[in-house]
Amino acid sequence: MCGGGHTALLEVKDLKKHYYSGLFQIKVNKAVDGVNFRIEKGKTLGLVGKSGCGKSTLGRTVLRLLEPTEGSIIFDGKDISILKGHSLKYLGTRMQIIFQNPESCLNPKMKVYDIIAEPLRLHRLCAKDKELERIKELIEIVSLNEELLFRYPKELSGGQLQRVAIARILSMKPELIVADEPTSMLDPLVQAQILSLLKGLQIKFKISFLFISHDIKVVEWMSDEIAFMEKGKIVNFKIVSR
Ligand SMILES: Nc1ncnc2c1ncn2[C@@H]1O[C@H](COP(=O)(O)OP(=O)(O)OP(=O)(O)O)[C@@H](O)[C@H]1O
Repeated sequence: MCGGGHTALLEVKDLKKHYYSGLFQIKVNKAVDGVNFRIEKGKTLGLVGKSGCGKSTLGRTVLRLLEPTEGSIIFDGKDISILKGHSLKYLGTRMQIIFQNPESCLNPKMKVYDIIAEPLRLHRLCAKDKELERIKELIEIVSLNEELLFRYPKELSGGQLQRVAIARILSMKPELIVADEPTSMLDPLVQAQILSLLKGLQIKFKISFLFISHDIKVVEWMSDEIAFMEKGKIVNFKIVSR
């Protein structure tokens, strides 16, 4: 996948994200320091490396949740590293992130129904009279019972919350998902169920993944190719054979 041939959905070239701190911002932490990779449509690139090597920073910079310091991010043939304002909002539906802790992105004051409906309303993705039908479809795709729609996040288990977070982002029909340690807070059985769900969704909707984890076994199971990261750089790539 990093070699070329097919057109990539995402191509990252010499990407850098440096954090500046201290008096006059002279201290620099080169969290991402010249990274190159590509991900084809419907494929998964796994990203592994020790804590603090820059995985999350890389994932967030690719999605433009963080401002890149240098380099380009080509998504579907377009350099998105320079986009601003409205164009970024549109991009926000095509690229999504799943976090380690779903609670951090689910509003505790909202019922599950509204959590999933919010992006539909915000981006006007569904007519009002079709909303209920679409939400029921989404909750079924993530294998949750419809009765959970009228509960609050605190009434759900960790695995159920992650499924709600997944249903919420699926409402936007993403083409690329950055999954940042999406199952590392879950017990092994639930972890396996969520990973299977993600794989199934990938096949069904041809979604590409940047799958971040410190757990090489999980990454091997999920990925077509693995990138090994150390101190802000990708030091090796490995194709996963099946
Ligand atoms: N908002 C920030 N401001 C300044 N420095 C940051 C910020 N976020 C991360 N860093 C630093 O950037 C480096 C990379 O951190 P990052 O969280 O990207 O690594 P990681 O590989 O995802 O680690 P983990 O597996 O523990 O999440 C670390 O030195 C970290 O302290």
